Amino acid sequence: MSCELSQQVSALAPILTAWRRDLHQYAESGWLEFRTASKVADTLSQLGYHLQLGREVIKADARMGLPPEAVLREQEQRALAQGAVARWLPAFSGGFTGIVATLSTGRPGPVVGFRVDMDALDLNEQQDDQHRPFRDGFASCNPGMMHACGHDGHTTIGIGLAQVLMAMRDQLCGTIKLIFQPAEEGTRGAKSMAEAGVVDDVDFFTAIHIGTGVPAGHLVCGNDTFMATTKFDVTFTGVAAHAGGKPEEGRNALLAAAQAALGLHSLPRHSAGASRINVGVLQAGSGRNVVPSQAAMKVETRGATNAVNEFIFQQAMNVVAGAAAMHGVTHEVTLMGAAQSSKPSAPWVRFIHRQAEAIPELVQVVDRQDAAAGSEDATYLMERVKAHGGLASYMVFGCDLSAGHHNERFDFDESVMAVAIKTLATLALNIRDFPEEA
Ligand SMILES: O=C(O)C[C@H](NC(=O)Cc1c[nH]c2ccccc12)C(=O)O
Repeated sequence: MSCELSQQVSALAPILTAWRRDLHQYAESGWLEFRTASKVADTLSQLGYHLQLGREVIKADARMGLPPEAVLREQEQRALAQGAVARWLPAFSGGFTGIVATLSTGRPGPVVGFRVDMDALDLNEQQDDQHRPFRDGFASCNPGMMHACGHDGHTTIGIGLAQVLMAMRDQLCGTIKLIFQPAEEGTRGAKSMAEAGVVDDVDFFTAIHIGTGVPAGHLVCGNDTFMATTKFDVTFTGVAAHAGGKPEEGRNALLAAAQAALGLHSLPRHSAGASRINVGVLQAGSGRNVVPSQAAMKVETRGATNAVNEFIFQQAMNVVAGAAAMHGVTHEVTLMGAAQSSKPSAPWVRFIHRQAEAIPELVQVVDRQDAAAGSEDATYLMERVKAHGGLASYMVFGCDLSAGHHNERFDFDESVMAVAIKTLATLALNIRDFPEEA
């Protein structure tokens, strides 16, 4: 690894921490990353990147799980009050919080694309002195929104990478595309960016994640265990009635939802691979002595392959319809998110592996790991890149965590950000060496 790169990244370290903590403190959930995106755009524009924003990089009707209009408006106002850079907000208004920053070197060479995500989780952050972000004053100030999956780190890595690559642009060839994606949680955002065509010209693509149980100093070059997933909301609508006087006139939506929840969790599995189902939210009823006429559930299915997930999802639809029929209520299903399974491209994984071995902080580099994974909508971008003849991967940078992902005590060792920037910058700087001699 070049001495210059090492110096560039070392000089950045304190700035990375400050960036990450600022993003952590003002955590914003999917499609509401107004402050975050405005700050990213402002910084990358000042660095000299060509920016494509909002509707240019997000296909409106391919967005999934968009919050209601009123929430979008209110959260944009809150972002402004919390220091969003006003001049960039119009591009993001209405839930178009995506950015593609391009650096064209003017020299021939491939297009290399890196994707980071920017959204927080729907979770309240732990408020006690055992939790570093609280102790050090950078815990989320936004109720119900917390960076508990490290996307504040991912966004910071994207900004740091942008700085380093711009500083070393004389040594690059081809084109660099930095993709800042909204709404990864709930797998809602990537499809809209894929369908807007943002990776259609990308020859080499990788998305990244930190943590996920991978030990500090370890790198997984081609994570291949992502489960296909479908996220959906169900509403049941019955008839309210006097629970004592005329219960027979009621149609009980609460019982339909409860029946459905139990039925969903007892679905048969599939011999072709792992599957999952989770009813994460169930809300029903309005009062003690009223037959409940309304119920709502938030559900997800997952499968090791697209086919397994599709099987579980179809079974789930039967269960929901059956439960509604049992109680004489109507039901409605709304798709809220989806992701595919996707396999990384072997030659690109090999190249990443070889390049990563030159990074001194990486003590162990592996192509893949056998671990129960979650899901990732970066798989839409990976599949789109591959469909256009490019190569795609998904890298995981191990690091120490204070608690598991999606936990209210989640925090990570910030030194992983510099390691990730060095590794990704090395890929961009050395891409002219692809493919290597064996
Ligand atoms: O389905 C979602 O909402 C996305 C969310 N995604 C993640 O948490 C990312 C993730 C989970 N496990 C791994 C393992 C490696 C990389 C990334 C991940 C999940 O699985 O709940």
